Amino acid sequence: MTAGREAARVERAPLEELWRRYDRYRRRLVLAVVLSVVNKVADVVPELLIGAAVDVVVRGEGSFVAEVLGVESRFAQLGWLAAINAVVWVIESASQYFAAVTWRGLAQAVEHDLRVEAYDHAQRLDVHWHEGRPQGATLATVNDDVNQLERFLDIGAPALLQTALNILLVGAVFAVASWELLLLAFLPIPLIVFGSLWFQRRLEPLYVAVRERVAELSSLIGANLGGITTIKAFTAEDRERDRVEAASAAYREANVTAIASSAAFVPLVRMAILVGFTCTLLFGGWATLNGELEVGLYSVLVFMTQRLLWPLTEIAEMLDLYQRGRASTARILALLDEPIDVPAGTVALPTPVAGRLELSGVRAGYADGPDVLHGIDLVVPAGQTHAIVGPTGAGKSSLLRLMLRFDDPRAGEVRLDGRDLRELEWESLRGSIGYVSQDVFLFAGTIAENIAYGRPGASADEVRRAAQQAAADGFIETLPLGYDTWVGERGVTLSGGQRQRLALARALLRDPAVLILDEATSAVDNETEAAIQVSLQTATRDRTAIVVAHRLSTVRHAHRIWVLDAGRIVESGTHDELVSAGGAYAALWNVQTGALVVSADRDV
Ligand SMILES: Nc1ncnc2c1ncn2[C@@H]1O[C@H](COP(=O)(O)OP(=O)(O)OP(=O)(O)O)[C@@H](O)[C@H]1O
Repeated sequence: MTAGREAARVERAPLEELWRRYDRYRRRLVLAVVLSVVNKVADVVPELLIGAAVDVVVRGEGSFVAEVLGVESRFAQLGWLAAINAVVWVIESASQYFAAVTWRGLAQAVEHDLRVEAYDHAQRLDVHWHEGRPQGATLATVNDDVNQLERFLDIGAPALLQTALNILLVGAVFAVASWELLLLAFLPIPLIVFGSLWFQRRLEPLYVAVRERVAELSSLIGANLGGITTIKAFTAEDRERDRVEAASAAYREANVTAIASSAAFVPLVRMAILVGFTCTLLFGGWATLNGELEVGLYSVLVFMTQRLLWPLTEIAEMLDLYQRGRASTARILALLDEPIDVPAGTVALPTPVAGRLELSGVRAGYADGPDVLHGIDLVVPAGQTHAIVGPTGAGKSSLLRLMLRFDDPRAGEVRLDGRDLRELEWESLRGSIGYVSQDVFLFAGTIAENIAYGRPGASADEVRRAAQQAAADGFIETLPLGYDTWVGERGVTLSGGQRQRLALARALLRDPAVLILDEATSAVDNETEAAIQVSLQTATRDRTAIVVAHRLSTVRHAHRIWVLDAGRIVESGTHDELVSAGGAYAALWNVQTGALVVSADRDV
């Protein structure tokens, strides 16, 4: 089946698709349905028994119970009814318990499995997929949509099933009693169901508006809290308060409009119920007075009309849950169906990986945009340290992304130890690389845990040694809890330079064949940088290192420096060669060492 047809099917019938894909849930679902059926049948029986009891009192020896059980005494008949009632009651209670546990268990299991599956798929999707979609949207699918489906399975599905069973069982009782009454009592049902559907369609856009307003409000508050320092620095608190107030008022208005309409629903349904109830009461009563209907049956029917119609007041809510569950399932399945454009290869590199990197004829760009790298040829022999320098926007980070295979090139090849990266397993490729990105991310946890992230299970000594190599040991020791200091979700308690050093320690602890550093020391002071340089010289002695840096003093000892400008390599060589060549690099060097007055429009 083509991807397009598959997507259309998911869109059309998402719950069926869920049923088709996740057969591991099927047995539990069938069990839950069976338990609900048993429960509903047991639930209806006591009312039939009341009718039978009335029949016993009115007709005595000629009663239905006397006929079936062959017991003459009214007292004994009532005793039998009481005993049957007790047994049914126990069955009803037990089946209710097991049905609830089974439905909830099923809902929880589906929720858990789908959440983990959706998260796992999302994290395996390509970097550019994540970049092209708001993070909030993925979060909403993995979190809210999965919860929504759980709510439908937990509440909506059993309620819909019970209502349907109710109609069937009560219908059967009415059908036995009188066809005329069946028609009269059921008269409001189509009215209520179609009325609910109409109502729901009317409410849908109002609820959409509510959801939009609440999304706007929470994203505004989220963004503001994230940018709290900017708000304070620009004394924009009052302005932001007004913006939040306006967004909150819009949410309130949307809610008020939706509530005004939705609150009218139940009273309207009550009126429809009144019609059915009055018909049974009146026509059933007349038929009984005329001797056409037994008194016992009449009392059963009056009870039954109530039982039949009242649950229908909730039908709009159930349909709403159903529709939300369907829509959420469609979104979850669509996420699970998102194709991975940069799939793992199958080849494992022979170990130890030497670390020779080679780019030939590489062209690359983002999405539908123009090329940002135009035919790059570059070789980094194993064990050497090479630098990539150039003005901002030249394509340095884009080049590193290709080496990590966050993206594939549009043309040409990137090779590690002679193998095209597209052929390699992730473990062979990314497992051989230690990467420090421009934007350091620290996980909520201790410093030791953050350093050990790349090699869980590393010993405390190994963590400390990596920290020493990254010149991080000194500042860590000054913290009150040392390596056990908790760093916030985004490492907020640490300075930029401290975070960079932790990220460097994390990369070094992996002991990778290739070390890729993207502006890894841009946020540290000169003294710390000198300390890191000394450690790095030892740390990179036996491995390949690729260093991107604006500060040229960082890279002057590299075996080779590649100068990139506007997506092209314009020159390469050692620091001394490039300085004496007097080209672009020499110009940058002169600016940075103060040998030349900086030109304002040349950002280095
Ligand atoms: N994720 C992305 N999506 C789309 N375009 C991108 C993306 N990342 C970079 N670009 C574009 O690619 C070009 C090269 O950017 P890149 O980040 O590789 O430059 P750089 O040399 O690393 O710059 P800097 O020194 O400022 O980090 C720029 O024009 C940039 O706008």
